[in-house]
Amino acid sequence: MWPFSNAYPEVRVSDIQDEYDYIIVGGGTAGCVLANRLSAIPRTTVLLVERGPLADSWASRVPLFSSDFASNGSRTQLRTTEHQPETGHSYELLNGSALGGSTRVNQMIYTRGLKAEYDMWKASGCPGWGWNDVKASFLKSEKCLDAGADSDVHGTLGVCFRLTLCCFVFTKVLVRTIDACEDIGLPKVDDVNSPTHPAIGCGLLHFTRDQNQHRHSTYRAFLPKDLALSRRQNLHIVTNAIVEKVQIEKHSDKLVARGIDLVSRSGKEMKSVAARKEIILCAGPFGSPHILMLSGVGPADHLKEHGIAVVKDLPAVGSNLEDHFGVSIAYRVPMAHSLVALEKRPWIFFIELFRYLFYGTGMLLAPVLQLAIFASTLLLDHQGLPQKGNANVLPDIEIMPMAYDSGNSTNFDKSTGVYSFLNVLLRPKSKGTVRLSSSDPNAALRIDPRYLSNPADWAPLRASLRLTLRIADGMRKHGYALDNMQVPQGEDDESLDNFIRRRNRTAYHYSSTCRMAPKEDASGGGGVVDPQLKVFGVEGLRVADSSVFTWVLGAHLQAPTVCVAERCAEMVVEERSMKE
Ligand SMILES: Cc1cc2nc3c(=O)[nH]c(=O)nc-3n(C[C@H](O)[C@H](O)[C@H](O)COP(=O)(O)OP(=O)(O)OC[C@H]3O[C@@H](n4cnc5c(N)ncnc54)[C@H](O)[C@@H]3O)c2cc1C
Repeated sequence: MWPFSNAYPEVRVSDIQDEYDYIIVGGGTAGCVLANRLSAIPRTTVLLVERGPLADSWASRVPLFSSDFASNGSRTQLRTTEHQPETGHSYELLNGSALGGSTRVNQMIYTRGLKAEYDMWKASGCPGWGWNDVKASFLKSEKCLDAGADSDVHGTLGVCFRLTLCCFVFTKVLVRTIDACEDIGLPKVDDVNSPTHPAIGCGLLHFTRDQNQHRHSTYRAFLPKDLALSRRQNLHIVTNAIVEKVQIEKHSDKLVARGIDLVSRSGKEMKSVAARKEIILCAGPFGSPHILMLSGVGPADHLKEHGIAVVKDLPAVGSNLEDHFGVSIAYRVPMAHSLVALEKRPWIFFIELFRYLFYGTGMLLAPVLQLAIFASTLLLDHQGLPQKGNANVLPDIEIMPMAYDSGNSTNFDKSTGVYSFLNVLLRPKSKGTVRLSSSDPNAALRIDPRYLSNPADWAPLRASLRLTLRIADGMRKHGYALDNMQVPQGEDDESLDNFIRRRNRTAYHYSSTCRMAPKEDASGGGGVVDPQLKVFGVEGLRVADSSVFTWVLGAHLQAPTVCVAERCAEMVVEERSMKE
């Protein structure tokens, strides 16, 4: 007990050893999982390097305080893209920069994606990534806290990721939303994570919160203090240190990743560290391609433009950036039905603080999004109403009803409560790029998502907006008063397109910048990693994070990212046992 308890065992740059078996770059969502799994291998040393701090305060565990829009920015990094031609403005792309990465600031929603989506990855040339291959990896890391959870669907014994179904906050408006969905043929689904659930419908979401209703980031789940202390001899965790490049050596006709160069965030300490076995990049969808390019692995012309010696020409590094793009329709609702109340009525904040502290309920659980509506726009008529059709068709939109304005600004009129529907494109055809602006590792990246650049992305968004308007009609029919706040002027294509250009944002689901695909895959200029997550042409180097998704899944990405890390750990262990 304080003051006698041990602090979290962080290692300073000056104390890093010269050599480890495995070096994990980026202690984010995936990095924490891998550090846990690899350091469990007997007689194995692991170095985990994270750019951000530990930052483990009480507030960082309270779901609402730590969520993106309420965080003070110390744990998140803002990145502004170039102006997007289709919308005329730039975007702030947030991500977490602390041990646990984006799971320290995200909305904690846990969705795995559909069985069919993994089977499609596999069919595209990625053996080992079909649903039957990945299912066990999902279950392994889950400990579902819900009473009576189906153990065939959810892991209930896993020691790591705590999972719980949301408990309703703002009940009235959510129940009316579900009623309206059911009326028009979007059934309520009991568990959107069950592989047998209908792909189309609406359902409550699971969240990664622990039994104390604290945010359960991958840092808390996979590298809690007790575990980090018990493995301090063989697992060295370094925070506030930036990996600048991977040293890759040429041996006759082979390229081999030998080690990394890192520098402390203060810039005062530098270190080169060697890897006896492997280096695994887990620096996320921006960090991993950044490090590869600085190391001479990437599109040759682009590297030469910045004076970087080309070690391996891999055009797909930093290409194929995909993201879930969203358009928000907003309504005015009573103040008590919205999170706006916390900002405008200070006494409500204190009541909610009390509820959270003593009962573990209420608005501090961050009930921004509790319900998801999945639909296929192929099955919507011209008014946006669902029609009966092929039951196997996959949803291409997710409508996210939120107790806040999900538009592109926090600076909206807060004189009443706000309830909005973020219409998110789950299978975007537009692809962007992550490129260097300079060979200086500290220089900002040029991130260009090219939102809506593919004309095929407009029709599903228009259909989704029409569906949202029908859901709102239905809620009114059920007696729930929704006053228009930000709605399209009309339902013709032109009015909807104007609205799409004006009220849009990212859903923060960036992926595929180091995609796993066959090397010569025609679409997207080939892959960066093979199905074993190994970088093509460079031995001893893997990437395991959300950047390797073959394409962005129609899901929230933290659970699939944890699954990628679990699979990577399994592959490393398996390969090692074959060699020994
Ligand atoms: C605001 C927000 C809300 C979200 N909400 C949800 C949600 O509710 N549910 C959901 O499923 N998904 C959500 N997501 C998406 C999801 O959290 C991410 O897709 C996922 O966590 C990404 O994991 P990752 O391991 O790829 O990257 P990250 O978790 O971002 O980890 C990358 C880590 O690498 C570190 N790093 C980068 N470069 C370097 C370097 N050079 N040297 C050392 N370290 C480095 C970073 O600091 C970071 O900690 C959200 C994302 C955001 C940003």
